[in-house]
Amino acid sequence: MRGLWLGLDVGTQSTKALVVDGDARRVVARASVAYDLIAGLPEGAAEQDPKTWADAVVACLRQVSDQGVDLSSVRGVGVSGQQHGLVLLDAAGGVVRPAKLWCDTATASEAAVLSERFGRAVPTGFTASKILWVQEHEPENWAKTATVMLPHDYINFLLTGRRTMEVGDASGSGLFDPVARGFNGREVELMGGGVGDRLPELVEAPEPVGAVSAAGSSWCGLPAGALVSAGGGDNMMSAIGSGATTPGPVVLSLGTSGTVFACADRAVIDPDGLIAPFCDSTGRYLPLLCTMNVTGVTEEVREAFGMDHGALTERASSVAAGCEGLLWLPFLAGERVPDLPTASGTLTGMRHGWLDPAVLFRAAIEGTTLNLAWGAKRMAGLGVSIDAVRVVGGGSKNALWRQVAADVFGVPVVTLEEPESAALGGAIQAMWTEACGSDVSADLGAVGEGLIRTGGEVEPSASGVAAYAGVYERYCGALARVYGV
Ligand SMILES: Nc1ncnc2c1ncn2[C@@H]1O[C@H](COP(=O)(O)OP(=O)(O)O)[C@@H](O)[C@H]1O
Ligand SMILES: O=C(CO)[C@@H](O)[C@H](O)COP(=O)(O)O
Repeated sequence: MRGLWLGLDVGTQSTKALVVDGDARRVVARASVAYDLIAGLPEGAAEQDPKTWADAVVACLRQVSDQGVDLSSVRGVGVSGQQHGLVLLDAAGGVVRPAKLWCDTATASEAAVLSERFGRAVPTGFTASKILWVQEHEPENWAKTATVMLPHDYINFLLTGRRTMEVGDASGSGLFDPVARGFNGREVELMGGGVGDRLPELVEAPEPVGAVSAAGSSWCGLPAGALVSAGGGDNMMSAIGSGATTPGPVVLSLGTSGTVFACADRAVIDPDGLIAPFCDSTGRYLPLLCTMNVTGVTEEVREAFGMDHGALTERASSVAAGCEGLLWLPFLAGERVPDLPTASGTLTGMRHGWLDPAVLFRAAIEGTTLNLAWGAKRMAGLGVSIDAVRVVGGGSKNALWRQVAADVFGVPVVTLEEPESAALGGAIQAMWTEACGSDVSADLGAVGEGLIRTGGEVEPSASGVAAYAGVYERYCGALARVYGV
């Protein structure tokens, strides 16, 4: 496919950009800009100003331009974003208040109220609980709100001027019927407060959101008229960029959140709501497990001891599997799976000498991975079996973590040559959208051909699998003892 294609991924800790040359079928430039959550908020609240994301997008585009990319040659863009965040826009297109993020647990009681009202589990992270929170705590802000959006839809709005929600990301709103691929009218009505009037039009790839407007062009430097695809939540876009767009491959993402997901031909519904019944961003479905505590836990250790990943990992590699009994139940930010939104973490089995960075770093890697394995067992019970995983996200760059994952899950862990799978997914979705403009049956797999390549494979080791089988039993025991799970 001719020309340059841009993928953007607006994550929790950073925004990343990739530029793909469609003729040469390779990534020709990349950029990233890091940021934090707003500091000093009450316990459980997790917020960012959407302007932080918008500024990061502009800064990323400046970086790729400095690498020699002529932005005026970009033919299309696909945007990926952290899921569930509540972005409120007023009638003039201004942001009403900072976005409440996927990891905001200050809305746990609103989620419980909605679960009762809807007669089904509404997880704390999902957008609906944040809407109810604003209605109750900040009625003046709710009154100013004309449109409810999600993070990636907000970037699409800045690019095109259109207020939309893309189906895959909207399936994490908590107000969605995944089977019908539309908002759940009954639940929207039950929410009250005029939510239905504030939900924007749905779009579904390969339908594009539109084209970069004159205002969008002067905001970010992309050419007016460039195609803007529907985009999607970061996990949906990561599924595209890691080749999980037909049933089979399972992806493990080690980022701020930890996720395990796979493409499915039908909606997969967990009666307890622990495994999310998402739609993907290609017309299929994406059953997904999400835990809230992954690299935030390893980073806690790294920052406390002021060490870099390389040094910490080298030292942690010589600590025995299972940390000689030290177990970290890693719920520093509360947790979604298991359903413990207001929990805090627990270290058990502490001995003399173990306030050591290497032991704590390894315990953080093990605890976060064991918790993902706990959730993955539920997924298997719903029919999503795991024979191997493709690993992506920041933590996937860590060789020790990949081996621990292989041993805990007991399956091969496969890396991808391009670990920024969500940004790559954005560029591929944009190319596919363009291709579908002239041929509605254009094949997504063919569009991604040559761009999605697997790299190395880590096999589970017999000794590691045996060691972690015992550690997993202890983990489940501690979950039951400390948290009643
Ligand atoms: N080698 C490594 N070992 C462990 N963690 C790493 C390594 N490299 C990056 N990370 C962590 O990965 C995280 C970023 O992952 P990413 O998937 O980009 O997150 P998000 O999309 O949530 O912003 C950061 O916390 C970073 O410190
Ligand atoms: O809430 C979920 C999935 O349901 C998270 O996976 C968010 O989408 C945040 O992603 P990262 O910033 O960790 O990539």
